[in-house]
Amino acid sequence: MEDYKYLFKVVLIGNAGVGKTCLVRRFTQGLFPPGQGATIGVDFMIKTVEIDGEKVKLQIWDTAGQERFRSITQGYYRSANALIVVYDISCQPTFDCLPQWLKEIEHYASTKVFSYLVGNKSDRASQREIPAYVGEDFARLHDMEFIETSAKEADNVDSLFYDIAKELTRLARQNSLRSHVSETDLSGGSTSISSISSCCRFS
Ligand SMILES: Nc1nc2c(ncn2[C@@H]2O[C@H](COP(=O)(O)OP(=O)(O)OP(=O)(O)O)[C@@H](O)[C@H]2O)c(=O)[nH]1
Repeated sequence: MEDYKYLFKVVLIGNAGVGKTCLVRRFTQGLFPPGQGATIGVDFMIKTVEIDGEKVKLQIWDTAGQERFRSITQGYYRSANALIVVYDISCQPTFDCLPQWLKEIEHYASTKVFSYLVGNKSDRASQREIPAYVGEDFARLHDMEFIETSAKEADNVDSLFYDIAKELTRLARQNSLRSHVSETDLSGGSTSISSISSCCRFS
């Protein structure tokens, strides 16, 4: 059995093509995959990080952005400890859809989920359509953390996931979080996930 103190479930959502899979692959494998195809349903990867000398295991769920998979992906929100809502800073429609994603969260996720708004593809500076302050204001208005990333250039990707691991660990230590650590059977066995009892909520 792998030795770790906490296990947290992190779920990425957002429009198709914003770079969710690339963010996960960059963080877990340190690469920017060429010719990445669209995600079918959901996929997950694991990465263990160290927070203040303690091992924290992140189970990162990458959901398909395409509408036709929505009924499958919605089922994964409920047990998420953290949700990462991704848009593409060079594609206005992906930002305009954020209110719809928040409605999804309100409807399907725990009200106490820790949530992060991520403007990805920050390397595409010349094609930028959403200024950083617009993303930041939106996040503030909705009690979300905010960061801009580039999966391509590996910019802020580690910071994003480490920040989430740190915050969830902090909450767990404060006993705001009931943490049930169990071995995860990647071959399809059951997984026990921590749950947050107090944190951000959507307005
Ligand atoms: N320039 C740039 N391109 C990126 C970045 N991240 C992803 N891409 C590109 O954006 C496209 C979509 O990336 P994906 O990671 O598959 O997007 P996704 O959000 O997982 O898409 P779905 O699986 O359909 O929901 C690919 O062509 C990537 O190469 C980035 O940080 N910068």
